[in-house]
Amino acid sequence: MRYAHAVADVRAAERELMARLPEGALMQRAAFGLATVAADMLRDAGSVYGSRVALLVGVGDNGGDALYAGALLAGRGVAVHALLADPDRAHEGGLSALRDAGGRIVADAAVLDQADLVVDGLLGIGGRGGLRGEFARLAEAAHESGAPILAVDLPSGIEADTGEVSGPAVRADVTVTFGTHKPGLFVDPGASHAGIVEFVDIGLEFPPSVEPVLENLQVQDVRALLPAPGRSSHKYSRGVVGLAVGSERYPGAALLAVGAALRSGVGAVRYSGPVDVVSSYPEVIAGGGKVQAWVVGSGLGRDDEAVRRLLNVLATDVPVVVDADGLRLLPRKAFERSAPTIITPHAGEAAALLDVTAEQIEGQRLEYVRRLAQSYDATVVLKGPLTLIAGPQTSRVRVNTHAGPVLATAGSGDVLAGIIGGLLAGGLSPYDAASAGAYLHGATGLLAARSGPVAAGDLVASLPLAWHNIQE
Ligand SMILES: NC(=O)C1=CN([C@@H]2O[C@H](COP(=O)(O)OP(=O)(O)OC[C@H]3O[C@@H](n4cnc5c(N)ncnc54)[C@H](OP(=O)(O)O)[C@@H]3O)[C@@H](O)[C@H]2O)[C@@H](O)CC1
Ligand SMILES: [K+]
Repeated sequence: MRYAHAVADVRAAERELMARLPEGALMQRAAFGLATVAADMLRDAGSVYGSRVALLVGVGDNGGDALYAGALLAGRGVAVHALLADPDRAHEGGLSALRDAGGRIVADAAVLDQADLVVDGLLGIGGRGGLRGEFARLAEAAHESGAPILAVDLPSGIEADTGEVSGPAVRADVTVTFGTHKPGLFVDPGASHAGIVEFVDIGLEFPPSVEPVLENLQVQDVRALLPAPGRSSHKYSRGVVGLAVGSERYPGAALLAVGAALRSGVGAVRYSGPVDVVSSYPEVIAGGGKVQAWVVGSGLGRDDEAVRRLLNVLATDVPVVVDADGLRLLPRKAFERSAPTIITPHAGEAAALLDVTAEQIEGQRLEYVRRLAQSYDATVVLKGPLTLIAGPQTSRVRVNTHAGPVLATAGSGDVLAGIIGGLLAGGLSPYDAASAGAYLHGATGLLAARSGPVAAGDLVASLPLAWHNIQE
């Protein structure tokens, strides 16, 4: 598992560690990690010795990290030039270290045009709001130079705790983050400014009483969650999932969701609805009956019949996944259910559920995924390039980073709903089913994309191998 911690908790952990170390040791660790990544980038692009690096330096310790890393690079034969956002307030120790190593402090931003790499040390966890004044001008000049940008701790101008971006911000190719991930590196739009995130361990420790803001499941976490059939398993003990999805108008949603559910580790799949799924999937049991979880909504349409099918499912006492049209029809009072509910909105559906705009959701994803979980007393899967998962009983949010743009294809959501429903029926908690489901769905997309452009049916076809790869 990877974790992201709140800035206040990072500060506390930093104080605790600093008290046990010689002065400046923590910044040296950070600068060494930063210089190592910078040197790797320079080497990949040609060579370290003889290359040119420009530092953008703010007024806090983020700029200090950049200056000390610049000194280390200068010691390896790199021509290092530092541009200071406010020369009177730049980190003094860092400035002397850079000068002593042969680096130069310059005022002319033209050095950016010759740079092989720009290091963004304008703002770190002390930043508030978008970049202002000279900070914004330096960032803009760096973007215009076209040189690759390496951000220190986080791209300057993004909110570390939320990923919100309220003004000018650096768009980095790589970000080196220290001690723990910052939530803003995992949540869009901030995350989309970070590029590839490299983690440098500087020895920060968090006591068990400190809750991370975000959890990011790794393959071993998902492996531990996926149900594995034992010797004594039979089809009912492995779980039966029911699907009330698809309609005469949208039969494809039923085929995709059922296809995915059949490959989600369950013992059996029941289908309730007007679509002939049995011709394609003879394994399916047509009609209702006892199930351990329901999926409802995908391709349901929005007519009276759709409402009836939705309410029937919500009236059951088993966990339910509500997707797509089901979300558009969702009455809030239906959430006085005795069993858990999972909802799987994209930003537009989330906006309708909360009566706000999709832009508001996209701008404050962490805030709104939590608000949805509270308002609807449900586990929420807020879909997007970085899907967020929130539960009604936990303040920790999970984020899925194991995915790619191929998932943005028609029918992809039907597949996700089928997978999550299957995992729920297999006995996972709603929070685990939603997060492992998002990972598995992402894994099918990444796998299918190896063979070229991907349709949602390819996601279904790739599920068994994606599952197998996770269990290897
Ligand atoms: N914690 C750790 O474990 C370690 C931390 N380390 C490093 O320290 C970094 C944090 O350093 P930090 O606290 O000095 O804050 P930092 O972000 O450099 O500067 C903040 C200052 O900038 C200003 N300012 C704010 N917003 C602005 C805006 N929008 N536009 C323009 N200016 C703005 C504001 O000054 P103001 O002008 O408002 O007085 C504020 O005081 C951290 O990210 C990491 O890199 C590592 O070295 C070792 C381990
Ligand atoms: K930065």
